[in-house]
Amino acid sequence: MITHTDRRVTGKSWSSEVRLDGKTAIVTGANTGIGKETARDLAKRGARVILACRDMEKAELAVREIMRDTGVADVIPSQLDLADTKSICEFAEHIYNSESSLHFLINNAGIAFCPYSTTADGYEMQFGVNHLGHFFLTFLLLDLLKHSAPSRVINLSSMIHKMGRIHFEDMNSEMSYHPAQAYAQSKLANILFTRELAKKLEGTGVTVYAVNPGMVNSDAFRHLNNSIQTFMKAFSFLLRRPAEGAYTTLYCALTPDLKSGGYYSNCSQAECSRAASDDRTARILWMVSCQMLGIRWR
Ligand SMILES: NC(=O)c1ccc[n+]([C@@H]2O[C@H](COP(=O)([O-])OP(=O)(O)OC[C@H]3O[C@@H](n4cnc5c(N)ncnc54)[C@H](O)[C@@H]3O)[C@@H](O)[C@H]2O)c1
Repeated sequence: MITHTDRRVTGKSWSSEVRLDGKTAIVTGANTGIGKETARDLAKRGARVILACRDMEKAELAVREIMRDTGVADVIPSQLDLADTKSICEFAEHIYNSESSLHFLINNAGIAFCPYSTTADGYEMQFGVNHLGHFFLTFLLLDLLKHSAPSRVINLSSMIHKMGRIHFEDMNSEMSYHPAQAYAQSKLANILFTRELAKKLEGTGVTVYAVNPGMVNSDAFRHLNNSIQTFMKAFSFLLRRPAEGAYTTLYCALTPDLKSGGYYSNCSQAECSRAASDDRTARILWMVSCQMLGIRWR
């Protein structure tokens, strides 16, 4: 049995004896932070875990660390740059060629608060990686997820989504850009995507969850200015460790009969903002995302 106790933040603990022998999981951005801890836990439970990472050297280091720690051999590094649709296509093709099933797609990778830049396809970086990259990856892997049902898609969001608005009039932030607003927009998009995808997948056996991991001491804040970083270091004892940050993701992966389409925080269903519960915005975002990527997904 693996017990997780989040004494520092909520005092809550939960445990799960679920074994994942014979199951396959993909965790994006799994070379560090919350993703690495999620991958480690899934591997301990016997899953075959694919670490989908931008930097293969870092992915291989993480794989070696997890194999040393867990004693399991079925942990695989694979190249994926979510800021490049060509790389996403190549990754998906590689998965279809090498895997016969996929039970968990954990859309964990993220970039936060960075200065303005664009992806290889010209999308604003935070929206492009955090939302569009994962949207496209899920689109490409959906047949395999359906074929492997019951299966789950988990999208890492954040409580910062509450500050977010989808700027349909300026999807690439060309008219104005603020790093925190762009991050909040991308994390709001993660919840709206979860909502709409869950509806479209009703009855298929593929369920979908959005997760707020809490405030976690990871590399996520590296683009913040020096004084905010110094402040955060001084108060880092208040932040969750990455392993604690993985609890709600694991809760959504392992809890039987969990309601699809919801937003989860502190290992339970939580309330998201009004903007994140707006079905019309979710539908429009879906159409706009398809248009931007040049795909048909109904
Ligand atoms: N740390 C927090 O307090 C916090 C709070 C709320 C939500 N989150 C979310 O949790 C998730 C994990 O964050 P973390 O705290 O572990 O951060 P982290 O920076 O430690 O890890 C992020 C991972 O994403 C990867 N990544 C970034 N751009 C990528 C790209 N173009 N292609 C592929 N991979 C890419 C990074 O290489 C890294 O492995 C993110 O989605 C983040 O938005 C984090």
